[in-house]
Amino acid sequence: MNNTVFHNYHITRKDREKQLKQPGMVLWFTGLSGSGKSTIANAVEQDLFHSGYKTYTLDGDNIRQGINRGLGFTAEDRAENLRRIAEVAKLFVDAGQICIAAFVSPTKADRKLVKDIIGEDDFIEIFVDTPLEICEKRDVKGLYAKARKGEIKNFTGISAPYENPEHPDLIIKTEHKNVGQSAKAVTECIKSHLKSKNYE
Ligand SMILES: Nc1ncnc2c1ncn2[C@@H]1O[C@H](COP(=O)(O)OS(=O)(=O)O)[C@@H](OP(=O)(O)O)[C@H]1O
Ligand SMILES: Nc1ncnc2c1ncn2[C@@H]1O[C@H](COP(=O)(O)OP(=O)(O)O)[C@@H](O)[C@H]1O
Repeated sequence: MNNTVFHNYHITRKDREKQLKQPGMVLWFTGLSGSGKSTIANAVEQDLFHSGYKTYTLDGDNIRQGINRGLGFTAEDRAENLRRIAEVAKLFVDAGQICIAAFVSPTKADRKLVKDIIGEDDFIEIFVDTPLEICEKRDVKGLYAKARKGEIKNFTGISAPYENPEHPDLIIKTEHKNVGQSAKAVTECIKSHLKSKNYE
């Protein structure tokens, strides 16, 4: 018991969504480092923003230099990293925003925790399904080379697990699609979600 009381404010999520003409929701990108999460998230946000939607992107590297500075990559630290991010994303949903989140989120348990915090109705899971060999070949940040040399511990795909999502809302195979095609698949998925909520 921490002696806090939850306050209910007069302006509600529904009021904000009505004013913004959009439902709050989270687009959650999961996949290996270098799979294309940030690149696709960026392209999708540009599409949405220029179509008039109110968006905000939470990105792994940025969050880990700020609110989650001090957390590392053990299973426990990743779970705490993702728990805090999910709580932040939930605030964006309450604010009526389309929150885009791009995190490795490697295990089924991690993603279940995130989905449970945000709520199934407001959560779209996008699996950026790029094989390890391709991510390693891209090695955008040179991290795979370091992980192979043992210079980075607990590196996802090399010395820490990545469990494929079983029932994501969308799977993107980036070896068969370019960035524009990948972003278009996500935008179409969002449009059908908006339609199901009676927003067009
Ligand atoms: N050990 C290890 N494993 C995986 N990734 C590592 C690691 N160390 C540093 N990095 C860099 O941190 C980014 C992943 O952070 P996340 O917050 O998305 O990870 S997690 O969801 O908590 O697992 C990840 O960013 P992306 O490449 O954009 O995925 C890496 O750049
Ligand atoms: N279809 C695609 N979708 C996304 N990225 C792609 C695609 N094809 C090639 N790439 C390249 O793969 C790299 C992905 O890096 P990044 O987006 O930082 O991945 P992540 O955020 O998952 O670590 C970028 O250099 C990008 O240009």
